[in-house]
Amino acid sequence: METLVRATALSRRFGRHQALSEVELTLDTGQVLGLLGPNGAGKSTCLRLLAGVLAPSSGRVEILGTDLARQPRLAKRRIGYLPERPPLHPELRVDEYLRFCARLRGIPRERINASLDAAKHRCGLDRAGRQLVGTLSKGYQQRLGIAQAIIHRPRVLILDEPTEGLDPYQIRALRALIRDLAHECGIILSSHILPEVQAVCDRVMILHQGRVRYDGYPAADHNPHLWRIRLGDPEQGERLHALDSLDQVSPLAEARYRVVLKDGASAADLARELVAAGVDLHELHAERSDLERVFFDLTGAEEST
Ligand SMILES: Nc1ncnc2c1ncn2[C@@H]1O[C@H](COP(=O)(O)OP(=O)(O)OP(=O)(O)O)[C@@H](O)[C@H]1O
Repeated sequence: METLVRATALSRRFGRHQALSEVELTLDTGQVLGLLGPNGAGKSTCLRLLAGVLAPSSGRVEILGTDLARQPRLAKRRIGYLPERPPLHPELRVDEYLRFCARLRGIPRERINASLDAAKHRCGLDRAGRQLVGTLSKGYQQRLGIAQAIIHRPRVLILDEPTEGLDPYQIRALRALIRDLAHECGIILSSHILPEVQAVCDRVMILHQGRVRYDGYPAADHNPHLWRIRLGDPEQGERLHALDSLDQVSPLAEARYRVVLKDGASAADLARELVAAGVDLHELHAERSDLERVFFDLTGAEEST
């Protein structure tokens, strides 16, 4: 696997405000990395540093081994960037706008038409070429923002809140596009919505107050043995200790228990045993992953248990 992006001790201050502190980050080929965090966490700042549109106060970024500060032109050729507010020109037609972007990117004149067609095709804009940018729906404007970011076929695609403001259908379409683009480039995207990054990313970093608080693989950190139970009657909690399917029982507040299944036991076995034991079961659900716990702790949305 090839390392596309490597950020080392990346920090940025604005005056006295430390927006980003000592961030370490790598992105490998085929990966979709999600930067997750509440408003003001430092996501956009981090993405701007990685895209080379903002200089770090300290630390460095390498794009396929090229130092972004020392050889910015070479490094930036490999990067496509969709900022939080895409620089679209409403008075231009889609083709005019993309042609303009292609020229800015230094694509040779004879390759511009082919680059335009390829980017439009990837983003489902084949038939939108003559439409005025200002008349596109928000979802199509976002597709156009991505089309301008991939027009020069970058190896690294950086997307700042790509699904922000879209309706659920547009979000679904954009997620499919992002997954599809991941066959060709590594992708880093930001979001402040947990299910969003869970749906589309295979690796997640949580930023909070400019620092990395979690860096992991959401699919891998879910422990299938860990379950959460809520009983109707707290007096019945003792009966849990006698169940064959359970290895450990940890009481939480308000008749809630965190339980660990024995190897080989399933949640269905546990449910059957609970019913057979005459327990008044109100809830049985998979325990949150580390990712979910860190996120809910940071955003204050975790239940009181
Ligand atoms: N150009 C700037 N000048 C001064 N402060 C800035 C500047 N850009 C960002 N900040 C501050 O740095 C911090 C991080 O901002 P950033 O935009 O990176 O957060 P974010 O996680 O992207 O938030 P959001 O989800 O709201 O976009 C915030 O406190 C913000 O006010």
